[in-house]
Amino acid sequence: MAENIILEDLTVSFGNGNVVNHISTVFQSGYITGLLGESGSGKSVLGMSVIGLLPSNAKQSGRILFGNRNLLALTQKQLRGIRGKRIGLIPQNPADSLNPARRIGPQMTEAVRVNIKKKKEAKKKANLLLQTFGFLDSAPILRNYSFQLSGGMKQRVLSAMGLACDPEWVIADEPTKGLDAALRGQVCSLLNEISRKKGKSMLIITHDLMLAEKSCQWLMVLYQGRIMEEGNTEEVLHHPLHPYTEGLLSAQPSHGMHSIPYAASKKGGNSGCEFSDRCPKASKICCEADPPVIVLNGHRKVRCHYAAGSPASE
Ligand SMILES: Nc1ncnc2c1ncn2[C@@H]1O[C@H](COP(=O)(O)OP(=O)(O)OP(=O)(O)O)[C@@H](O)[C@H]1O
Ligand code: NI
Repeated sequence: MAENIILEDLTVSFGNGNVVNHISTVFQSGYITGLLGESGSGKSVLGMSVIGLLPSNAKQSGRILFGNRNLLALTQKQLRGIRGKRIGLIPQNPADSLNPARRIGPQMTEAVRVNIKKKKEAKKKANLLLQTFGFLDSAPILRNYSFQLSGGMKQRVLSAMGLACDPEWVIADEPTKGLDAALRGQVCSLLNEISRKKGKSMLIITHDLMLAEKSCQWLMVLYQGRIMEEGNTEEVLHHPLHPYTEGLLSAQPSHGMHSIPYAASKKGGNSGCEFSDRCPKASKICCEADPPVIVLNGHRKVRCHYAAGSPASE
């Protein structure tokens, strides 16, 4: 049975300030969870932390539980037994993730052969995977170098590689970035199909609200390394409860692109809500006290003093 990924007080820093700041949450198996948030909010760092791919200067604390193991306590060797095999990655930069000096074929077969040793079978599997990702005739693709492929093709090749070992979990970092509308639609349907037909659990990191709406069942909204709000996709996108989520949604082209105001100065110290200096609703308490996580209807979580009406102390 697929297992949940549970974050307990996960914190990541590169020296100055936490880019993932004391996050505790659960990524539910069997579902597609979306991570939303502005650029720099910590989405990729969170995803790479789960798959054990942060650079060595990253300081991590807390726990990432997967089954009966804490991924943060594993050795690199133990992590290699999980990465790709149980948790696959569809990386953010297709251009940087393929070796430009090698043809696609051997790179693809290598990814598959981690699990399938026989060369002939591995080739068959590579072909099948590429077909799943829309390459009806995979032979010419396998002979190509990455520079001969368009951005969308590279993204699809990497998506196929991410699934090479049939992992039960897939982390996809901006899988639709840089794609035109038609390809974005295609990637969206593919991810849905993989999750539904193959029963895969996924974490999708994205700015693409169309992808979030069409693919994710659950959404988490990140701001400065904290989860400000989480809930069912429909609830979060159509009835946001955190002022930051409201700002993020109204900044979309379809909503007239009203930008969230930038703070004149960064909030100093550790007290108060991270968003208070940009929040149109902020009052004294927001600048002074860390907001509690308020749970609504038994499942929806919001980190805002005003999530359930007025704060207790007012
Ligand atoms: N290797 C690193 N060394 C130092 N700082 C880093 C490193 N990687 C990320 N950061 C910092 O961590 C913060 C979060 O970065 P992250 O890439 O997770 O953002 P993101 O939400 O994924 O943004 P985007 O939507 O642009 O991909 C940023 O301030 C970034 O500068
Ligand atoms: Ni990112």
